[in-house]
Amino acid sequence: MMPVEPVVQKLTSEISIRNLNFYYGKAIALKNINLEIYKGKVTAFIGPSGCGKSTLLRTINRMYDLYPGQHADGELIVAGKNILEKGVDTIELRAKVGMVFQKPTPFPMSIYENIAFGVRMHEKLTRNEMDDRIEWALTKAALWNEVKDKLNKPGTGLSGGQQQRLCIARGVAVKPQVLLLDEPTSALDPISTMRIEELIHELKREFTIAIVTHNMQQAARVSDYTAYMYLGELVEFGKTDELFIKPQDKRTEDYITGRMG
Ligand SMILES: Nc1ncnc2c1ncn2[C@@H]1O[C@H](COP(=O)(O)OP(=O)(O)OP(=O)(O)O)[C@@H](O)[C@H]1O
Repeated sequence: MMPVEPVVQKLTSEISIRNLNFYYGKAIALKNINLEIYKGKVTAFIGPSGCGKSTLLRTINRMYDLYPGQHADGELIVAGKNILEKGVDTIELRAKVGMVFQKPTPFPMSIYENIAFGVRMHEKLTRNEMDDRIEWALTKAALWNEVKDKLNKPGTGLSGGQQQRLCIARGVAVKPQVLLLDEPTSALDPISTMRIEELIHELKREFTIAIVTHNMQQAARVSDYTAYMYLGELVEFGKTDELFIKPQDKRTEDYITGRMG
């Protein structure tokens, strides 16, 4: 019998973060972060409150640009370009790097329009093409069956879990490369949380995902790689199963064993 070659999976970087610092005015919130976010993988960011998880996620699609006094330096390479540089088209960047927030935030418009709105900003589709895109996005977000007969009803009339899946549908509808999820289940009940976690498993077939979570079990369940942050620093980064079973840094060990945090 021929020996079976082990399958070696080659990791490709979707985002490279190099010497990244972030400031709220004069206060430094991220200190010299260096990290690769791998294509087609789920990367979880964990750490005690205030350690900089959300700040890091908001830096990746330059969400902080909307707030005066906040700035970043270093390199954040997306598709070969340092997106921290001046002159970057942030609308185009946010189509490539979509974001879903902790609290479901549907727009005050119909379910259909919630998704069509963002697509129209980037593409000119015919009505039929748009209908197909809406169905595709809602199917990806595991919501199509529940809403297909009420696409003209307001998005705000859905349950919290459905609203969050609508926000995920809105995010995937523009076909991003990366989806940033900032504590996407912290406002949801356990069943909706489970559905979103299942969805993350499905979505990573097509998208690279970065998720901030307070819930270590969730990080362990959904992610391939985990980054542990503390006081604005990246303390440890590695494969999720290895980091949880055999953390290299005492601070990571203290956090995941509940001695800190
Ligand atoms: N708008 C802001 N202005 C000034 N400082 C801020 C602002 N937002 C966050 N910070 C500070 O930056 C640091 C990192 O905050 P960040 O929200 O990124 O942490 P986090 O790890 O996501 O916390 P949590 O788990 O509580 O959401 C904290 O010290 C916080 O107080």
